[in-house]
Amino acid sequence: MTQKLTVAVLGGGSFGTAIANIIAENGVRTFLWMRDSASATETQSTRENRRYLPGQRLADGLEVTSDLTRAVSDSDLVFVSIPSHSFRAVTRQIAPLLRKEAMVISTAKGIEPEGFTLMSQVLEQELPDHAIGVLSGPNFAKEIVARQQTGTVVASESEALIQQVQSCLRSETFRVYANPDRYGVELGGALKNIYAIVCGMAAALGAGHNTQAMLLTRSLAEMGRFAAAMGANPMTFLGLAGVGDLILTCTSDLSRNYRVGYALGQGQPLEEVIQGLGQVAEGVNTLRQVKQKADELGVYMPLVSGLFAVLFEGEAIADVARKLMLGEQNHDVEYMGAD
Ligand SMILES: NC(=O)C1=CN([C@@H]2O[C@H](COP(=O)(O)OP(=O)(O)OC[C@H]3O[C@@H](n4cnc5c(N)ncnc54)[C@H](OP(=O)(O)O)[C@@H]3O)[C@@H](O)[C@H]2O)C=CC1
Ligand SMILES: O=C(CO)COP(=O)(O)O
Repeated sequence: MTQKLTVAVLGGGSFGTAIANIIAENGVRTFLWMRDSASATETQSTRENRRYLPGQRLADGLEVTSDLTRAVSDSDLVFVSIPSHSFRAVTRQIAPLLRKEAMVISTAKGIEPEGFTLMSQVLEQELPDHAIGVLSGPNFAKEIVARQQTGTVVASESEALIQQVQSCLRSETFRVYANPDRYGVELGGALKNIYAIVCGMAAALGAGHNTQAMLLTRSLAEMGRFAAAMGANPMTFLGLAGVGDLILTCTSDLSRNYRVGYALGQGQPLEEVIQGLGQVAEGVNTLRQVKQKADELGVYMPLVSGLFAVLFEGEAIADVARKLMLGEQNHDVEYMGAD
């Protein structure tokens, strides 16, 4: 634990709040930035993020503010916990406010459409003089604040960043592993959201354990093939930020992406499901980006193609399920488990 650090977490949604709370509980001076001043004032005074993490008392030392300059100008580490659709805009806002030595870490699990850009690549582009990293793993915010034992991964080329992140986050209930493969760790966190939608949909349709196991394994195989085609290390996908996060989000209705899939499987239209969620489910946009990239690269991704056909081309789930079982026989060689 480090007493001297100052840390800012940007984004007062469920994950930003959970991460900021761990760091503050560790005795580190911590700011949580929310864009909305009424929410920041309410959270600061009630010590509860009523919208995103109701019922959880936040650490006394956590300062919640809507003043971005106050949050970042003294901070050694800045975690950006903003969904991918607004991640670049917030990064641009902080660029002139950061200390020269500040290190910046993304916790977002999404992909920007322009150029298939992952969030730490956005950081690289917008903050070229700063060390950057990624935090990703099987990490439901609700369980983190409930002090369930949790493992995560920090990935960066900067050893100093890895050490600082580990020292401010690690606790009896939060273990932080290091991985030098930033791209692989980040890609795994983004891709698994697609498969959480697939698995939620299958669950709504009554999938049994055999089906769930097959879907999970086929998901991992697809992720590995895509990773290899993108130049990432498929072995990273066998760790917490790959298969770990895949298992978590594909098997639990705490996952927003899984819940989106479940509601779709019950026959609700996509727009209605997204509106009703009230929080971000990155998998829907990630699906668009990955489908396009897989087509460009010629990567065989039947689950991605099938989900895309259901969500955006009006194909019936039953027809897609049939194709998934009968299609493309010459791909039915086991590769990383199955395809
Ligand atoms: N929740 C989880 O368990 C985990 C989430 N993640 C990832 O973390 C990222 C954030 O997710 P999460 O916290 O769950 O999302 P939520 O939907 O819970 O919260 C999103 C937060 O981002 C804020 N926000 C949205 N747009 C802007 C903007 N333009 N400027 C400033 N703030 C903005 C929202 O503010 P407002 O309330 O004012 O709209 C809200 O505080 C996602 O990429 C997600 O995949 C990663 C691991 C676990
Ligand atoms: O990434 C997550 C847990 O690791 C959260 O998943 P959802 O965004 O689907 O809720």
